[in-house]
Amino acid sequence: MRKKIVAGNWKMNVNLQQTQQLLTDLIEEANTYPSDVKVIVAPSFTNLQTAVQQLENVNIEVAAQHMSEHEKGAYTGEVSADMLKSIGLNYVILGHSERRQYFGETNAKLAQKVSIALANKLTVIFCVGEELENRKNNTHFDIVTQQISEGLFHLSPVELDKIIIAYEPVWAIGTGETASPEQAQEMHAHIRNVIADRYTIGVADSVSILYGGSVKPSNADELFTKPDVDGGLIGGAALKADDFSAIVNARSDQKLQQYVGLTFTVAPINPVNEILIAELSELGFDTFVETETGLEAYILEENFDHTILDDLYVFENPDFDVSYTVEQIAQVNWNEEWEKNFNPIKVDDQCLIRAPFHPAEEVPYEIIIEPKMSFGTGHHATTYMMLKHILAEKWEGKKVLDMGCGTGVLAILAYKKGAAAVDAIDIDNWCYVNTLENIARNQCPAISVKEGDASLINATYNVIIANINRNILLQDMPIYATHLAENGSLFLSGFYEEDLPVIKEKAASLGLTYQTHLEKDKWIGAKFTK
Ligand SMILES: O=C[C@H](O)COP(=O)(O)O
Repeated sequence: MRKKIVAGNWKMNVNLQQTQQLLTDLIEEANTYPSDVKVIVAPSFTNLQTAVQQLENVNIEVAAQHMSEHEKGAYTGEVSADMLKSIGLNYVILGHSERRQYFGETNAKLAQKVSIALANKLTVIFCVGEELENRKNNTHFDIVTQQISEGLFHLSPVELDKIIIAYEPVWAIGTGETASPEQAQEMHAHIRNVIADRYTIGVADSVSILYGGSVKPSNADELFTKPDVDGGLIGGAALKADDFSAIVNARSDQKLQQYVGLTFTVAPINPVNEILIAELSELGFDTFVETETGLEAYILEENFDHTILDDLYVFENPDFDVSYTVEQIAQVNWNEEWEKNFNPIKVDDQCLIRAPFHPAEEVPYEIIIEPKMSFGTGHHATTYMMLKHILAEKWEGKKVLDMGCGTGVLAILAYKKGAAAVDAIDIDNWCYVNTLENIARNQCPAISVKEGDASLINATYNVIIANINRNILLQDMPIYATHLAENGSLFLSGFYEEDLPVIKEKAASLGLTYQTHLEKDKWIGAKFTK
């Protein structure tokens, strides 16, 4: 998942006492760090455990500067991924140019290290970068392409999500000479294109790419405002707590997007709020906060124009009273916003959906998600009903499709209840990326995720779940019917009770038998069989 990251690589510069002092200085400043910036420091091997202990409960993570490509054995002087993990590390830097240059680390060896790191649940900061000679003879893009493809392209998209890339032009490391923001942006965009060609645009877009090479407080702002620069890997300036903290804080509020906020006053709240959320979601609004008088809804400024609201059903229905005001929103930290507004949800005392920062509870099925702006958290009636349907069914050995997967919670619950294999599809890139992240977080390796529409369906399923909306369901039900196995079940949601007859009629015309439905806040979750 793409994050803003500032990492300090202390290289072979500080002994134990200096490490402790530097950590003490950083801890003093850590409360000024923006909550949406991940901060990492990489001391030497001998000081890692001290750092882990000293930084317990501090918003700074610890990384190792390298590790062995071997699991274990007679490799005197080497340190394994398991050893790093065993002292509480979650990050390792691999492929730093100094390791490549002085210790013979090749792309092939690095590919092995990457796999072993990931197998041990270490997130990798993977360094790439060209030498001056390459830039002079214009082979810098080829060199970086080769480093990325040979070092990383054996990974699955989900595995790639655990990689942070650091672009460090060798000629800029420790030399005082920085790549210009334009040169950094150009290479970062190139790296994203290379990843998009091998995987998808969505995968490429979700990788954090850091710039390294003589970053200092005076140039960090400008470098970090470039759209494909997600932060920095800092060497020399990371050895001074003030400089490093200034670089971390240079990230603050840099790239938060400009939003327009609409405040709706509605009556009656129920069902207008639900209908409004569904209609606004289709128009591109991506964040909602329910209030006592109605709803606050947010949309990227570039997607907003007053006329998009003209045809909303909530304005046409004479039983509804809806008005709204519009305001430009100052830059907002959306991650903090959703964290404030996202509460855990429990379904039938069986399934708990919570964020990582909520306390755990003893329930048969616990799903941990970071929904950010994705639809399908369980708060909406349609997702809630689908969760209830899934809890009531037997899933052992079944092949399942979750169409319009949102955050991926339905796919994850089906998998946790014993489904043999689950495919999840969503047309929205944000949902696709968020589902990838959530399935990794919930350790559901047999779920595969694709970005696109129903035309991607090319297998036969015992169960198809589609929590979308009336029109898309009516359009795609023939495809679902074709790809549903005999005796298979189709669960549909995302439509109102008045739409149930037309959905039933369509299902009957496709040879599907209506079985039952749930109803919540005028929304329906229905089951059909073939
Ligand atoms: O790992 C960090 C880089 O090698 C950058 O080092 P530097 O900031 O001293 O140029």
